[in-house]
Amino acid sequence: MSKRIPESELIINPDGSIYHLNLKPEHLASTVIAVGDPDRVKKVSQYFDTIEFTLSKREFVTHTGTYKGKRITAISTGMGTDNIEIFMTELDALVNIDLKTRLPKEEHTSLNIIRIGTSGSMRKEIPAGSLLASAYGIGLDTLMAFYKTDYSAIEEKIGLEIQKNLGLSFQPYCIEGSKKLLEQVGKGMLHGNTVTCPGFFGPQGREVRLKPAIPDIIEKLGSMDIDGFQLTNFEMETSGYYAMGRLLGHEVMSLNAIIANRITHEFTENAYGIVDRLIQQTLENLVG
Ligand SMILES: O=P(O)(O)O[C@H]1O[C@H](CO)[C@@H](O)[C@H]1O
Ligand SMILES: O=c1cc[nH]c(=O)[nH]1
Repeated sequence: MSKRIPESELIINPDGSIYHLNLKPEHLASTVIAVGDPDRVKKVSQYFDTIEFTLSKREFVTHTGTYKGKRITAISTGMGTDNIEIFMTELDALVNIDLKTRLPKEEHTSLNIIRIGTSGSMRKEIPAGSLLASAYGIGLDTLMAFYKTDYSAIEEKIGLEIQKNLGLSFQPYCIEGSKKLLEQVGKGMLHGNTVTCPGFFGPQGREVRLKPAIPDIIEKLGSMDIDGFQLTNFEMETSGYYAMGRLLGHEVMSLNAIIANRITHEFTENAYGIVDRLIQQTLENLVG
């Protein structure tokens, strides 16, 4: 028998919606496009044929509608894997927990969740303007110290090698994304392996006024080759998505609009145009 989840653990608002996202199950499509920037939600939904629902709470802005007849929800998450932990848990609860009885449902529903985000390349041959789908996410954050999961032998090896190379006191985690979505929504894009950082500046080797503790992190990560496995780009959410997706049983894919090249020090003047290209290609790949 499943255990009833207490009020303090899964918080439901007085109107029956889930605590942070403010959504009810009927507001959510089974295909979700997740973006970091709340302003980017309307840049996705501008291509919808119809919009049936919009809502905004904190950094979570939601638009649900259809694209060429396919029902899709676009939601913003804000930045960082701590937000992704909340986002994925509440999204999952909307489909896999009966919010009235507070009991897990007998039948599991698996969502397709696709991140559309910006990212910086750590390889010369991946210039700004590239669209990149993440085969694996490597977490330099500590989210997975608080959840238990099984890692494949290659995931375990990559985490250990990165720990050794960077001299970290903890082991980064490495998780594969959805193979199915990599082929479907990552069609026509570069495939890479994405390093998720707990910050934009120091953790990605940027020096403004503070000197990063690992000043050569780009060179160290960019030169790694673990049995042919190479790291390609930096951002701040992918590993959290992949880890929570594996634990909760959802198909998850992170798609990256490369807006900076950290080797050539190039930053695109047209970040919006690159993100727009990624949005349009993703929508087409979803219905194609
Ligand atoms: O463009 P978004 O989706 O926010 O993604 C990237 O941009 C933010 C940093 O500027 C981080 O969230 C990073 O992951
Ligand atoms: O360099 C970059 C660009 C976008 N987002 C990041 O996290 N890093």
